[in-house]
Amino acid sequence: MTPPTDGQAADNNDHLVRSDNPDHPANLIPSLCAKFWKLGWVTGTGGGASIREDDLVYLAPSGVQKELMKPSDIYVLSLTAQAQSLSQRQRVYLRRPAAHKPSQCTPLFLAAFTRRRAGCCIHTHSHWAVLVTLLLEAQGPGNDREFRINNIEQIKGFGRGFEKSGNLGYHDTLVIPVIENTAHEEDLTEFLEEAMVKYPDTYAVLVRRHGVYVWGENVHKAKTQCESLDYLFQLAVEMKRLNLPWITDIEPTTPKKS
Ligand SMILES: CSC[C@@H](O)[C@@H](O)C(=O)COP(=O)(O)O
Ligand SMILES: [Zn+2]
Repeated sequence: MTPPTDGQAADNNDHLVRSDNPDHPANLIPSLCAKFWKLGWVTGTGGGASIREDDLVYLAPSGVQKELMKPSDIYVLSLTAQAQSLSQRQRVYLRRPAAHKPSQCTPLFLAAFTRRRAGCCIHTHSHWAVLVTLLLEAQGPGNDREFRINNIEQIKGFGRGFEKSGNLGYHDTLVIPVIENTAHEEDLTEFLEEAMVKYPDTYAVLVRRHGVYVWGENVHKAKTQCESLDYLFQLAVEMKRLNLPWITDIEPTTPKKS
């Protein structure tokens, strides 16, 4: 075992990842990633998920088979300790597993937790997400920065936005910003944060030729929004193949009074 560094207890705070509760974040991250692997979201070590419970953030290691992770592989970070740290680039972990590095997605997950008070953030390399960014790219500069779709029932699976109650309606337009990929994952952070400022109500950001980051106020919302989005991305790819538009002009119908 590696010797403890600053902020770590001598026992590496192993109690933070030991629980019989399947909903404990240290159990949930591995079980969610095993499910996501079956959907093709986190294959070949790409993608992942992170959970925040109050001040504590639970993170996966980097470069591991995400579907085979164990609770003992999980990192734990305190947001307060991180905020108080003199160096924002250096992470202060309460627990770090031996023989691993933390996920390269860590600063992006932290952006969702600190800027949107998210409780969970999921990163997928879904083919459908990547294909949507390629279809947008093919539309040329100026038309490639947003994915927009309306008049599809599954849009109702999304919250209205940050600190807003209720979900989008059938006739609302779902807008997901697209940022360009970078050679190093951490360099995506400033572009993801920029997108959060420009689109304050978004729960997701597409990364061109890479995948998507999706968050929610809790695990349930992050997971169902990620599922709804993947459904819509797949539908959009098939619609494009059939030459069907993503945006349509359908007037809301009012039920007839008897
Ligand atoms: C297949 S490598 C993918 C990584 O570069 C990154 O994009 C990713 O999604 C996972 O990074 P990781 O550090 O393994 O959690
Ligand atoms: Zn990735």
